[in-house]
Amino acid sequence: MLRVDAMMPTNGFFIWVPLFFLCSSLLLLKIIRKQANPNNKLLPPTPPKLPLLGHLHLIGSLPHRSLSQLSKKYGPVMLLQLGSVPTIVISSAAAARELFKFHDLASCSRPLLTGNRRFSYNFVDLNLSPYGERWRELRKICMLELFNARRVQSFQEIREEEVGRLLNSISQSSSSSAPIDLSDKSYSLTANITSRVAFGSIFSGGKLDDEHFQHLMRRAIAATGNFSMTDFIPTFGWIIDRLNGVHERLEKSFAEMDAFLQHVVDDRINFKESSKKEENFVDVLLRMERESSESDALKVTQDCIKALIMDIFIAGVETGAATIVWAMTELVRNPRVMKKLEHEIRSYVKDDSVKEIDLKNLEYLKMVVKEVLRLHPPIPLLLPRETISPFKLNSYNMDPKAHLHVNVWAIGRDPQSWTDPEEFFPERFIGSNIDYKGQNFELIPFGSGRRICPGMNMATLVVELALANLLLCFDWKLPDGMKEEDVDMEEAVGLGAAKKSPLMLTPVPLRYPKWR
Ligand code: HEM
Repeated sequence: MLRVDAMMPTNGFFIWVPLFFLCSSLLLLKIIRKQANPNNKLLPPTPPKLPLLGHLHLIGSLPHRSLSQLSKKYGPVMLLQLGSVPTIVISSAAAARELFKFHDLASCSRPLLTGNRRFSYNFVDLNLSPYGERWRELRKICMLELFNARRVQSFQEIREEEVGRLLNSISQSSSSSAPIDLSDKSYSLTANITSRVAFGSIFSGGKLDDEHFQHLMRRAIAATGNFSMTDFIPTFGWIIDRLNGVHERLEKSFAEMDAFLQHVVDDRINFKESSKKEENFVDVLLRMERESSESDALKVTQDCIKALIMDIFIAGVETGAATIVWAMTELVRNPRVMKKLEHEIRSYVKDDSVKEIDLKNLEYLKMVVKEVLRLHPPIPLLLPRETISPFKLNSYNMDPKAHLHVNVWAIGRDPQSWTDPEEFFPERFIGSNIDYKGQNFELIPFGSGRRICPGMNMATLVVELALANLLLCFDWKLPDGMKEEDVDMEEAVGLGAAKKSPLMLTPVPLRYPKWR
């Protein structure tokens, strides 16, 4: 007969069986962890996260500011999980230096984001395309044909003429002694220069007016800057994008922009060869289209041309205008700097306007522009990168396919790199070699490495020329009753960090030259 107690486990059973399960579970956990994190990788510090959203809820409307706050707690190399996407954020000059000097190749691709796919015509452009043979070829050709020093130089007349038109229009408005919208004027200046450089005329022969064009561009920039949930929560993010209108706005804005760009390209194709003076960007691209063959590593198509024009507008118009506006904003808030800069320009330039050739002698102006780009980089997180292969940064392991942001806004205000970082003090650059050309990692508003902005020289020429002339030809006053400390410094939500409210200033004309 079986005894009941024989069916009962012994005391040893109660000890050994749970111990066995505990040990096997721990082992299993270790194996799973090891598979998810082979070699027991050391990952960067990361804040606590929510299921599904990860850290998406921590990103505010001005991501460079919320990420800067987070990096104060979690360090200069931080890992966030944005929905399903691992995202690395770099926030110090030292970490940026290590990234760009030693791991540029491993981290220089671009993520395939929904908005970017549309506006880059399925990634056939330069700005947004992933790294690879095609991007390398395109960048090489663009550097040779579009961004080289000789070609940038060849647009000098356009820049000087357009600055002249700006001065004229300010001069006309100044007769009423009412404040003018300098944000709007700056935007028109960079848009006009870019359109003349890109396709030879302002808004393609007047078929599209200034205001309409600005709206078109702003909608396109907003649509590409829009956060698409499809990219971060692929399972159902696309439903959210359809419900909240992101998808519809993107498609509508793309359709408008595509129609405009097609018109620009057709216009140039039909243009009489004999009436062309200097080749513009579109002419160069059309020539490249004619010369490239199916077997080339890079086949230039009309989509590619439209994508590149789009790049130049998205990358070049708002950024330059934002820099001019922030510079004038900081100058009116800092009368000491304004006076010193006026003195430099007015005592050097005896002519009725500043020409590009004068710029090399205006040293304080260059310091002011550096200081503006330090405090107000127009693309505060650079353009998003994607890692290609594994590497170690600050001894942390970086995985492929992670998104990567370099917070140049935070780096420009980091007390480890700058004394009194919040102060607008251009003299900090006296006797310093620090420049924004991608080798001094405390100041990288144009990025660094393989993806560094190819329009840097063009952009700084426009900004310096505009500022020098604005200060040579006018005194600038705040609207009646406004004090320096009342000037609004809020940033707009969007792709860049432009000034949110328009800069309203009263110009007092000093010279009445014969601007063209
Ligand atoms: C103040 C003005 C400007 C600023 C601050 C600026 C800044 C930048 C930044 C931060 C990037 C991304 C770099 C990276 O990913 O590491 C970039 C890329 C780019 N910029 Fe600019 N930019 C300016 C003006 C211009 C202008 C005027 C043009 C063209 C005429 C231009 C054309 C481009 C292009 C084509 C790229 C993409 C490069 C690539 O991915 O290979 N930019 N720019």
